[in-house]
Amino acid sequence: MEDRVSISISDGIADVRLVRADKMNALDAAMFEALVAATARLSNEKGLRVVVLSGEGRAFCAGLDMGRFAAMKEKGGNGVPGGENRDLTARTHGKANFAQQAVWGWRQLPVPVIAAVHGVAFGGGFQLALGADMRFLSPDARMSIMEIKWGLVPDMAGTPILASLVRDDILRELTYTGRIFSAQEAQTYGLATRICDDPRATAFEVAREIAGKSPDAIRAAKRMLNNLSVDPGPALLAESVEQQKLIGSPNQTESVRANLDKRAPKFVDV
Ligand SMILES: CC(C)(COP(=O)([O-])OP(=O)(O)OC[C@H]1O[C@@H](n2cnc3c(N)ncnc32)[C@H](O)[C@@H]1OP(=O)(O)O)[C@@H](O)C(=O)NCCC(=O)NCCSC(=O)C[C@@H](O)C[N+](C)(C)C
Repeated sequence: MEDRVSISISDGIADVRLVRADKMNALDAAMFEALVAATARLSNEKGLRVVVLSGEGRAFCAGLDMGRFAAMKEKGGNGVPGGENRDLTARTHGKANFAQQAVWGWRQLPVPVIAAVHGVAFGGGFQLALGADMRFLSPDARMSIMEIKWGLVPDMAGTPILASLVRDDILRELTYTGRIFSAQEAQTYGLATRICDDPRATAFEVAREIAGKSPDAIRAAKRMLNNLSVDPGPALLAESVEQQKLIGSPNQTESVRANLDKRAPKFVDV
């Protein structure tokens, strides 16, 4: 399987890059596998101090691969509507399912993670950025928790993390509308740690600063800060359960068809 994530480590700083630039780093099966494998590798990396996570090409990550939506439109993997996506959400990985682990894995790393976000961070790509400890955004970055557009809910641990970062009404507005918002808005909402012309360069500056501090104190601080949040287990389970019900349902299928056919959806009442 082609590797979708590159990792190079120097002076205790891991430079982790999504390398599917031609598809704006969209999340296909190989990308999910590579993200989970990357967190597994880094969690055991001796001497690791900080991680910088970014995307090659024009974007951080454009979310779920459109090919998966096209499969949902037809019949999906295993002959079940949306089957391949259902598998992704159903596959367990400790407390998290496999899709969640691709995000939650970064939260669980023993060292801080800085996401350097440029271009778009949409849907699963936005949730991936939420997995980081900090988000440095380029001025032209655009974000959206876009799942509703496809008749879905966020199901990659984005809900509990977003809930810990933004006001409840903002969480709800963004989740219910899937509205695309700017870096400036992200900063107002508490989602952008910084806005900088070169987020990767700034991320590495801050990474070097952190890497210069006592490594055991940094790890202790991360453990301590992670413990501030309530047990995410119930929220992660709720994401999985709700998504399982939606995938392949008539209105979800209609959302996908309408989007791909570029027309307004016609929903049935529930
Ligand atoms: C990102 C974008 C705004 C960029 O527009 P652009 O005009 O600057 O560039 P483009 O020509 O549209 O894209 C450049 C290339 O990037 C590809 N690309 C862009 N987004 C892609 C995507 N999501 N999947 C596959 N390819 C994607 C395009 O097809 C194209 O490839 P091609 O040259 O071979 O045709 C536009 O492509 C776009 O809207 N893409 C779709 C975004 C989208 O809806 N993403 C899904 C979000 S919802 C989501 O992620 C659900 C997920 O959380 C659920 N689950 C956890 C179960 C997995």
